[in-house]
Amino acid sequence: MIPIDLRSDTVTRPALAMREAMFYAEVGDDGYGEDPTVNRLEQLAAELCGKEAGLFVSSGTQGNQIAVMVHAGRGQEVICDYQAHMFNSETGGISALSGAQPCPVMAPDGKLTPELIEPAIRERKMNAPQTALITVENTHNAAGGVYYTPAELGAVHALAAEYGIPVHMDGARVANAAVAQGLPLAELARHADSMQMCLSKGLCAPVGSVLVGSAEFIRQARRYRRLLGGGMRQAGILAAAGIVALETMLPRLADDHRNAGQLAQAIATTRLRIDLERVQTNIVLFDTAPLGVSAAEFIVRLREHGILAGNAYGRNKVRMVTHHDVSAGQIEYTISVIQRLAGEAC
Ligand SMILES: Cc1ncc(COP(=O)(O)O)c(CN[C@H](C(=O)O)[C@H](C)O)c1O
Repeated sequence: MIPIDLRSDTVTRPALAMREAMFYAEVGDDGYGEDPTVNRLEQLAAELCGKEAGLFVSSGTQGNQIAVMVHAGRGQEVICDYQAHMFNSETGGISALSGAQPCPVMAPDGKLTPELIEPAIRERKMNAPQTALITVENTHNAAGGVYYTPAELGAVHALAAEYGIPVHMDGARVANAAVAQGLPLAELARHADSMQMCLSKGLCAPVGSVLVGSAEFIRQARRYRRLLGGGMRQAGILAAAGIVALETMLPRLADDHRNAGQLAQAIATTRLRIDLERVQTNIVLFDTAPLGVSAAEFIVRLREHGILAGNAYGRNKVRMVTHHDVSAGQIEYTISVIQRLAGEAC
């Protein structure tokens, strides 16, 4: 039996239309800027996000870390929230690649606000690191997929502008944030100087992200991608799937959000602990402590029933992520299993 894989939306397989587009993709040498499909993807992403230019990158991590390399360097600091993916799950890239240091800020629901950021902005003193970048994560993974509204982003961007500091958005799931709010991508991207957007998560492309920003930012980002060995050749074969993702796969994210909401509502009827207000998109986090079992134990029991879930955020926290390859019927089955396991646990 093929398991119901709720570990992450990174497991999505390319849609048939993507495979067809990949097969017929017109290609060239992207090293010379001559791959027409890569160029079209980068232009499409920039247009959708209301930015001057875009760069096709191999992953969300590569996009985020290239942005840091452009914005920040040695003796400088990158403000992020303490649960940020860029701080916790990118292999120490801020320090390792840019020589900058992260400045993690305690943000209870993962979302930074001007009140939380301003005290972390360094005074310009000879012996102090210089704040070079402020990052926001939208939606926020470890906080359970919560999104920033345009007003919340605008407040952060306005404060950053007062200090002349750029804002980078880790928009791995910005498409989810936009669809959940019924907004165009540009309405969120406008409050960031640079943004990385994953094509390979809920949007189902097999590989990659797009980094968007000013023409000058992307010119520098392209150089750092090459420095990292990220220059590609006939990458139009991969970019073709990204074009299909951007052109066709955003509206259906609402299905994932509906499935996540149904799952969360059902979990709330059990003894498992869940914060329903945080279930705003396709991520469902719940706590197994009330059952007296660890997340790891609960995940083993789920696996015995053909369901895969994730455990990356503490001893008792289970993460489930809905996506294109999990149907409503599979969600109903998952609910029945969770209710049974929660009922059985001592
Ligand atoms: C907010 C955010 N920003 C960046 C990334 C990195 O994207 P990739 O490097 O995996 O393409 C991720 C991936 N997140 C993955 C997941 O959620 O399963 C794993 C944890 O890395 C992310 O959640």
